Amino acid sequence: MATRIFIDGAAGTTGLEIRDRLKSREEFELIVLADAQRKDEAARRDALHAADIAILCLPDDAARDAAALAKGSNTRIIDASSAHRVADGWTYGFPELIGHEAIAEAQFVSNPGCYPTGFLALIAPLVKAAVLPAEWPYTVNAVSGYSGGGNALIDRFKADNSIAFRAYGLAITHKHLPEMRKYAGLVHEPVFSPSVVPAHRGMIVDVPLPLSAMQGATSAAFLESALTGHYGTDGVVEVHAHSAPPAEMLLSKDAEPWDGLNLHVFTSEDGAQARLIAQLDNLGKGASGAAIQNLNIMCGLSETTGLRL
Ligand SMILES: NC(=O)C1=CN([C@@H]2O[C@H](COP(=O)(O)OP(=O)(O)OC[C@H]3O[C@@H](n4cnc5c(N)ncnc54)[C@H](OP(=O)(O)O)[C@@H]3O)[C@@H](O)[C@H]2O)C=CC1
Ligand SMILES: CC(=O)N[C@@H](CCC(=O)OP(=O)(O)O)C(=O)O
Repeated sequence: MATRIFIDGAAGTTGLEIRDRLKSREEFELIVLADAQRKDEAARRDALHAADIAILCLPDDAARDAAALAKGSNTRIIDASSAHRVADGWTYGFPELIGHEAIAEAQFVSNPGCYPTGFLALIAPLVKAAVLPAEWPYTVNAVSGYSGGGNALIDRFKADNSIAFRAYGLAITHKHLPEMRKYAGLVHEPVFSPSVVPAHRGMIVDVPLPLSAMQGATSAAFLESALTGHYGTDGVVEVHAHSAPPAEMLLSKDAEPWDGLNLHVFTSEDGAQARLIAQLDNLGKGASGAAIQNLNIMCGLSETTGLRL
């Protein structure tokens, strides 16, 4: 029998991509609300209770409401929002860091944020292996395509082509900081500089490391081997070392959807400094691809079925 899936928020940026990708999967039967009902509480409650698995592609408050509406059912939930990422009772849906079994058995799975996906993939295994110190105040410089801000930011960038670069998070706060600290096992939240460029999708997350000044950091040579040792030939995450680094890394304005995650290790010749850089699709491994990977794992399917790698 097909697994019944309800995507709450199926008309949004993330929800639409997931719906399009599940439509052709015969393991799944989609419960779809008519447009007039998609914000109707009673209709959503019925759909949440009728589903085997609900995927929440909603703003945080609406995701909390959806989780409350699902109470009393056995429905398993994958939440794409940041409402439950550090909440008790929720499993952080990052299989490469948390382990596949925890997700396979979980009732409530919270998808990682797009920026934290890049940051945590780079830093969490290195801190866990004591290659990098937990006490260091890390910095994260990141750039995202405008689809990262959902329909509102897509509309804004489409309406105003004068924007060349948008720095934000200038109050030195961001909803992704708690999950970055928690799942990297850090003492301090990182200093985070997010930004947006006029590209639809794509993301670069850059973590500079002044290794020679970092008490407790081991040699630059261990960065790549520790990451490779952690991910192996994972299939989704690929580690790239560069003895001769490329001159540049580019985001394309009209990149194809992609569910992979590439990690790059760049070190200075004397080993005193390094930059760890993650490249991903904010709507792929950063959102819909991660939701589908978690859905596959929760259903006992191959985790990469239906992923665009
Ligand atoms: N875009 C991205 O790259 C990523 C997004 N996420 C997260 O995924 C979630 C969805 O984001 P995204 O798809 O970008 O956002 P969008 O704004 O594009 O979509 C959100 C959808 O939710 C609908 N909605 C809002 N309130 C309710 C409600 N009470 N009941 C039912 N539907 C509602 C909206 O409808 P309407 O427009 O009519 O209000 C809209 O269709 C967010 O929490 C976001 O943080 C996570 C990782 C990456
Ligand atoms: C460009 C942009 O605005 N990005 C969003 C993050 C998008 C996202 O990933 O939302 P989650 O928190 O659910 O992961 C932001 O910085 O708030």
